[in-house]
Amino acid sequence: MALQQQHCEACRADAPRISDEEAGKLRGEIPDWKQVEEDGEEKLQRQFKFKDFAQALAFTNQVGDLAEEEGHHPALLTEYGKVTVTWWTHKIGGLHRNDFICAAKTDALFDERT
Ligand SMILES: C[C@H](O)[C@H](O)[C@H]1CNC2=NC(N)=NC(=O)C2=N1
Repeated sequence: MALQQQHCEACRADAPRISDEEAGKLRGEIPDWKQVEEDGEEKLQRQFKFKDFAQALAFTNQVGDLAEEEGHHPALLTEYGKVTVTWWTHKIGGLHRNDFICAAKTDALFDERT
């Protein structure tokens, strides 16, 4: 089943970080995202472009709603015409399958806009 249709699982502190092999496979489904390391933690990051701040803020709130639904939350940087979304799993200090699911769902929100 495509990542976009999947849902986040409750993530436990002892959950394993995703393997490099699995991450490599899943990154193929979210080609617009880059994997970055910040404070020693692997994260997924993408910048979305908009025509103005109001559109950027509306998308920010949609991603916020997604996060609340999934119980999994990103870092969101909202600027004029841009939103930078960063997903990682705080509990395990790195990437979990949940982060790839949420990145794919974030793409779906962006693609669904009129
Ligand atoms: C209690 C609550 O469910 C947990 O703190 C959740 C909330 N959202 C979360 N979001 C992310 N990205 N990582 C977490 O470890 C996390 N934990």
